Amino acid sequence: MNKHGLFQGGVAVVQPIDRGMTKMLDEQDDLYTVLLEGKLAGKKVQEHEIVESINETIRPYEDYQAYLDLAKNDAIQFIFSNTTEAGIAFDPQDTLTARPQNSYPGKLTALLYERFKLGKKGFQIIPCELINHNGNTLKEIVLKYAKLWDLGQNFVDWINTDNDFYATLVDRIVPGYPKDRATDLERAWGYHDKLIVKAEPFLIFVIEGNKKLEKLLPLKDAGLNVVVTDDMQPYRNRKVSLLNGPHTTMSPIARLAGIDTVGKVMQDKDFYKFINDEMYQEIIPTVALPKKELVAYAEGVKERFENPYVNHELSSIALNSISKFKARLLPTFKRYVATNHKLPQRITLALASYLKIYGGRADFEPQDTPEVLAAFKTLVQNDDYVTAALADAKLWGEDLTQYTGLVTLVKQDLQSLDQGGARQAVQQINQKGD
Ligand SMILES: NC(=O)c1ccc[n+]([C@@H]2O[C@H](COP(=O)([O-])OP(=O)(O)OC[C@H]3O[C@@H](n4cnc5c(N)ncnc54)[C@H](O)[C@@H]3O)[C@@H](O)[C@H]2O)c1
Ligand SMILES: O=P(O)(O)OC[C@@H](O)[C@@H](O)[C@H](O)[C@H](O)CO
Repeated sequence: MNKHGLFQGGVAVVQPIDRGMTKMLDEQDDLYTVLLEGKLAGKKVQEHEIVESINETIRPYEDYQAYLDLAKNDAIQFIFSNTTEAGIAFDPQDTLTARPQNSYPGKLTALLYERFKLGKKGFQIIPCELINHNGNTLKEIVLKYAKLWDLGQNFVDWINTDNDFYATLVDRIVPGYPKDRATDLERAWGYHDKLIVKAEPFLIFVIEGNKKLEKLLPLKDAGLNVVVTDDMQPYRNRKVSLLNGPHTTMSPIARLAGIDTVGKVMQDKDFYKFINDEMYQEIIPTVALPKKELVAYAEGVKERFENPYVNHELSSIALNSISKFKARLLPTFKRYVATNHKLPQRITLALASYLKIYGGRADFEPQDTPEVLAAFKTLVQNDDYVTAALADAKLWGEDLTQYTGLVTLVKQDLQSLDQGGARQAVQQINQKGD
C-alpha cells in the first residue's frame, strides 16, 4: 500500500512472548526479505522483496512501559495479531497490574484500557490466527478481562463503540525460513538476512466486519487479493475442508509410508490418487458452494501442494493433530455420513492412522499438547483401545462410536496398517473406489 502511494503506514512489532526474533530484526535494521516461489495460475513466480515498513520493535517482557506507551500514539489505528491458536486464550491468573500480562488478550486489554484512560480513539483490531470467529473470540476475552479486572461500564462501552474487531481467514502456505537454500540466496542477493521468509505466491485474506475497512486499509486497491465481506463462512469452509482437510489426511498416512513432504505426496502415484479422490469424492460433495467454484479451488490447491519450491514438512503439519482432525476433517466426515449413510473411507483411514501414531505404534512420536498425550497414554492401556479412543468425547467433542460401523472399519484399517503398511492400505482404497 505504501509503495502504491495509497497509505503511509509503519509497523511497531510487539513480541508477544518472552522468546522471539525481534532482536534479530533490530540487528538487521528492522528489514527482512519475503521470498515468493511457486506457480500461480500456471505461471512460474520467483521473486523477493525487502519489507521496509517496520519502524520499531517492542519487548514487553523487557520494557513494559514502552509497550503501554503505544497507547499514547495517535497514529496507531490497527492492531494485527498472529499468535497461533494457543495465543487467543483467557488466563484467569492475569491481572491489570502484571508487567506484562501472560496472555495476548490480557496484554491487549491492558493497552486498550490505557488508551481509554487517555480519552483517545479506539482501534481496528484484526487477529489472523486460524480459529473460526477469531475477532469475536478475542473481543469476548477482552470483555471478560474488563469484568474480571473491574474496569467499569464506561470502558466496556468504549470497547463496543470505539473499537472494531474483525474476523479473518488467511490463506497462504508459509513454510518460513528456507534453511536449505539461505546461503545461496544471500550470495545471489548480495546481503545477509537471517529472517528470510519463504511463501507461496497464492494469497487470499478474507476479512469479515465493517466495510469501512476497505477505505481505511486500501489493500485491495493496492492489488492484493483481499476480500472484505459480511460473511466469511463460505470461504472458511472451502479452505479448511479442501486445503487443511487433505493436509490433515495426508500427514499421518504418508508419514507412516515414509514420505516427508507435501510435494512428495503429490509426486507419488498412489498418494496423489488417494488425495485427489478424497477431495472429489469425500470433500467437495459436502461443501455448500457451487461445484464449479469448488473444483477451481481444489485444482488450485493441488497446484499449491505440488509447488516444487516449497518443502512443506508433513511433521510440521502434524503438530497438535487431534485438534486439527476435530476442526478440519470431522465436520466433513459428519456431513458425508449424513448424506451418504456410509463412512468416508479415506478420512477414516486418516483417523486409524492417528490412532496408530498416538497409540505408540509408529516409528516416530506424536507431537501434541500434554493433555492429549496423557489421554492417549491412558487409552492405550485399555483392552479395546479403538473403542475407548473413539468414545473419548474430550478428544473429538463427541463420542465417535455412535457412527455405525466406524469402530469396525477403524479396527480393520489399523490391522491393515500394522500388517501391510500404509501404502498398501492406500492402494486398496484406490482400487476399490467409492
Ligand atoms: N504457516 C502457514 O502456512 C500459515 C498459513 C495460514 C495461517 N496460518 C496460521 O497463522 C498462525 C501463526 O502461524 P505461523 O506459521 O506464523 O506460526 P509461527 O510459529 O511462525 O509464529 C507464531 C508466533 O506466535 C507467537 N506465539 C506462540 N505461542 C504464543 C502464545 N501462547 N501467546 C502469544 N504468542 C504466541 C510466537 O512468538 C511466534 O512468533 C497460526 O494460527 C496458523 O494456523 C499459518
Ligand atoms: O499452520 P497449521 O499448523 O495450523 O496447519 C498446517 C497447514 O495445514 C497450514 O499451515 C496451511 O498450510 C495453511 O493454513 C494454508 O493457508
